[in-house]
Amino acid sequence: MANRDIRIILAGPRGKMGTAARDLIAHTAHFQLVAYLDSKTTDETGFTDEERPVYTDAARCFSEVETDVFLDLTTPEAAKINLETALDHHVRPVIGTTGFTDEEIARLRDKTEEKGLGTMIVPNFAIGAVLMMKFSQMAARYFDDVEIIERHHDNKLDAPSGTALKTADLISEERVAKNQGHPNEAETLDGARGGQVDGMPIHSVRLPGLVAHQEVIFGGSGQTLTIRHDSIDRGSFMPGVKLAVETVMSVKTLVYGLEQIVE
Ligand SMILES: NC(=O)C1=CN([C@@H]2O[C@H](COP(=O)(O)OP(=O)(O)OC[C@H]3O[C@@H](n4cnc5c(N)ncnc54)[C@H](OP(=O)(O)O)[C@@H]3O)[C@@H](O)[C@H]2O)C=CC1
Ligand SMILES: O=C(O)C1=N[C@H](C(=O)O)C[C@H](O)C1
Repeated sequence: MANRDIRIILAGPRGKMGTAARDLIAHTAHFQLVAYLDSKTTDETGFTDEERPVYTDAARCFSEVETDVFLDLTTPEAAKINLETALDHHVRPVIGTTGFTDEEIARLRDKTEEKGLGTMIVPNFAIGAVLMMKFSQMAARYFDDVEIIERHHDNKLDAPSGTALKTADLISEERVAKNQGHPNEAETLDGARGGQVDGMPIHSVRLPGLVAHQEVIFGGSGQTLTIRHDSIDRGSFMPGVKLAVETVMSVKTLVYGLEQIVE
């Protein structure tokens, strides 16, 4: 396999991530883009590529085009359908799209193993974000009190971000579940204390001008520790996309998060 190109079908080619991924694939010698999956026809969007077909039907796309990997950078709703359709057609999915619940991931893990293929679901492809999550998990051994503040551009569909949920999951592996704050604390404005994962609050900020940012703030007696990551350009995600596409070729399980493979 190492001696031939990895063939890729890309979903979401007109999007912000899809545009960056097309550039990555074009500049990676052993990657070959074979087709696109889009939400609308070429007539509706004007998006064309003389060399590759654009499909709007996932099942038809996977039936007609031979491929190794399916790379999804779309919307939570679309990605869930596309991922299952890819597995049903024996194609390895790499999913950058966020918005999957723990229950969905557990079910997809079973389906991946049943099919004997690899699947990568990667809430954040940026190496800095992966390190932020790992460092946060390490800090959680020493601090029980933690809040996550994630900030994104205002076109984002899901809240909280996939990265915030993944960070909370990793922290929960180290931290005993605890309802933080004062026991008699009351919200006079719904949502003021954010959403909760195992009693740990997550706050989502959406503003134009932002790209993708997260702070994990730990508090202890007389001290706080802040671990922060900023993606200021979508180029930050592309080395991780490349790594995920390469890795999915050799795994036979569902890998949830790049921290599983970045040592
Ligand atoms: N894992 C990571 O590191 C990162 C993940 N993301 C995630 O990636 C996803 C895409 O983000 P971004 O590029 O910013 O979003 P955009 O809105 O810029 O792009 C999404 C694209 O997907 C298209 N689309 C919608 N439905 C379908 C469908 N059924 N089939 C094919 N294409 C479809 C949209 O087309 P139209 O709007 O015309 O319907 C649009 O062109 C999001 O879930 C985001 O959270 C983002 C950055 C990093
Ligand atoms: O929608 C985005 O932009 C991003 N989504 C991912 C997430 O939900 O964590 C990754 C990154 O934060 C950018």
